[in-house]
Amino acid sequence: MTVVNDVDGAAGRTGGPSGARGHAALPKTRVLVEALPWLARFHGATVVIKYGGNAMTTPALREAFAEDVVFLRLAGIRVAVVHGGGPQITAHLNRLGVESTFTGGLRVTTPETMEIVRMVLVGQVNRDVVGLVNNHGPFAVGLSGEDANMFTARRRGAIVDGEEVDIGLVGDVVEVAPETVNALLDSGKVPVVATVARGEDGGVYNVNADTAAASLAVALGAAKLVVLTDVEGLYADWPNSDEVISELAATELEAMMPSLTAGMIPKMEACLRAVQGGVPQAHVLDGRVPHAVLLEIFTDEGVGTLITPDAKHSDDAPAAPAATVTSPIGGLA
Ligand SMILES: Nc1ncnc2c1ncn2[C@@H]1O[C@H](COP(=O)(O)OP(=O)(O)O)[C@@H](O)[C@H]1O
Ligand SMILES: CC(=O)N[C@@H](CCC(=O)OP(=O)(O)O)C(=O)O
Repeated sequence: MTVVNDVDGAAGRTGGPSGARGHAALPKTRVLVEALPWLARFHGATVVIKYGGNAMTTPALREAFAEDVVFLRLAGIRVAVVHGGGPQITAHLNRLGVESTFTGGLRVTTPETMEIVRMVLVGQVNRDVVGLVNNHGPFAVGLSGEDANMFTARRRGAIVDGEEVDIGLVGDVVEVAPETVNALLDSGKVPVVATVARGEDGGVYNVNADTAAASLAVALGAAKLVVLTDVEGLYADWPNSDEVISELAATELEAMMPSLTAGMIPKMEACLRAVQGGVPQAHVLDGRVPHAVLLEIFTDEGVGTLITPDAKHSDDAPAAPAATVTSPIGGLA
């Protein structure tokens, strides 16, 4: 026999048994009902999540991320994860006494560094993310951009003061073969991708994970690119103010690009590439907030920074929205 807890005690006795028990669960039903339009919108759609190394810091955050991924998958979303691992690579290089620097947000990659990047991203971080997701069932399959030539890279430099500077074995994605990822998605799996790529010249290249995630999102025709990082979103005047830009269109972002620094350069380049390549939304979220992905996809909360393509200037399309700035607590400034 199953006994239902009489959570409302006396209220239940005085007000009748059914009414009091139902009230206790009401807030939960509101959350579920709020998710309904979002479930309808994204069911069957492809979402690419970029999981940044800075968003993997605590076990609780990693566990919440895995729960979000599995929730999306079970809600009928085709979800592919592209992970970073910058801090993990740096920690390993430090342990080995190998110095490492960043130029324009990209790691200067010598052949020795490249070996360690490949080892950490493919052999360590990729395995960790796959394991986290698979605590919930046989969903995740780990891949590197080298597998079945998923990503083909071309050596690229970094732009410093308008000049291109050589940074070694760093690649930009020039071609994506999405068939393997698509086959996994078709069979209900969650592809988890490390961003090492084969070069056009047959070499091995270090590809920034934001760049790779955007290229994959375009090739898959994704409905959304979600980028998890270690800040609330794109700050309007970083590091002087903590005002987050809640939404901006591609051309507005293009105009901001020369003023960006550090890891935001490849991240915003990637968001731009995604929306200009046909992905309707690229969303930068705070990966330090547990369940940031669920919050963004299934609730009406506007969090982080949303990048959208420029609106078409026709009679039936609205004009491109002006950049909107929110205060850290989310109210419109
Ligand atoms: N305008 C800006 N808004 C937010 N963060 C910025 C901005 N400009 C530079 N940054 C820096 O970019 C960092 C995010 O990039 P990165 O460290 O590469 O993250 P991830 O590991 O998630 O890819 C932030 O922690 C911040 O230090
Ligand atoms: C060229 C380049 O910078 N590659 C990155 C690849 C990992 C990455 O992008 O990790 P996050 O997303 O955690 O920053 C690196 O070597 O750190």
